[in-house]
Amino acid sequence: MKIGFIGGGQMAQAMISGILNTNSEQVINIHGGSIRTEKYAHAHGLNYVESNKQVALESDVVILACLPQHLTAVAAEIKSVLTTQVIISVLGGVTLATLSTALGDNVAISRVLPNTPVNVNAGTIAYIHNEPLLAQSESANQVDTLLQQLGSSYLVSEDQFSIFSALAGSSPAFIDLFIDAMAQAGVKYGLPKDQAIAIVTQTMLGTALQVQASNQTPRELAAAVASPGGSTIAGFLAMEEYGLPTAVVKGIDATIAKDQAVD
Ligand SMILES: NC(=O)C1=CN([C@@H]2O[C@H](COP(=O)(O)OP(=O)(O)OC[C@H]3O[C@@H](n4cnc5c(N)ncnc54)[C@H](OP(=O)(O)O)[C@@H]3O)[C@@H](O)[C@H]2O)C=CC1
Ligand SMILES: O=C(O)[C@@H]1CCC=N1
Repeated sequence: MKIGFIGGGQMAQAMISGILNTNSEQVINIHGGSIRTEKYAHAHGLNYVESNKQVALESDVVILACLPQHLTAVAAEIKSVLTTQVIISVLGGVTLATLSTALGDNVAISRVLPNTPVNVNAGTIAYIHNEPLLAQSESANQVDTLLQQLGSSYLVSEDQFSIFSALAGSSPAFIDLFIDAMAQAGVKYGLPKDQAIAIVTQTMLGTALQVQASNQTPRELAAAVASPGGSTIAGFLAMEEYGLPTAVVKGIDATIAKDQAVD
């Protein structure tokens, strides 16, 4: 299967890492908006081609990884050469209906919302295929297999994409913010920053595995950490008093509102 990327930014690079981790021989065609993508392609042994149209012509699966505001221009470039190619769009907030209008009603399209951990094949990925893609079961299976290589994929109805995008697509940024804040506290009390980050990150991995393996809720697991009269409950209540849970929900509200304003 020949894979092409339109756009070579953060998400394209994360997906390309994940794809090459699985199959280092995979040929990847790519074009971008500027010299940046060309330099990235050459540095990583990708096949940089002269135009988005050329990506579409030379690929079986074309991954739209530019920004939503580039869709109209990119669609105008590639529409005339779309025949049997499958389009995977990772454009945040852009619906299948908008993609079909831009690219053609009969084009096979999968709307996908990955997150940056796809670069270590640990992504959390939403997807939904349009009718033309569902009608080609072999192509749909190829897309499913590609996504499974990149992490855990979930078939999600389009009305749930915004909440999925906030909880999985954007949340690596929020989780990084939390890791950094914890590590800053470590620095405040004398730890080197890299050591503090390593401690917090390992704890986060362990806690996530524990939540996955347990039939207790996160609240119940937290209660098990907070010994009566101990240090944890003091810190826990201070975090609640300073608004951590409310801040998180407000952050998700803002993320969803912005995503829903895209299309
Ligand atoms: N970052 C993330 O975690 C996630 C991103 N997404 C989606 O991925 C898409 C890309 O986001 P992200 O990678 O963060 O953004 P970036 O700004 O990092 O990447 C955007 C890319 O678009 C390219 N581009 C600009 N104009 C054109 C054009 N006319 N033709 C082809 N390529 C063009 C740019 O090329 P150049 O650099 O050469 O100028 C750049 O590589 C967005 O639609 C976003 O919603 C979805 C889920 C998560
Ligand atoms: O910030 C964005 O718009 C994209 C969508 C989800 C994550 N990044």
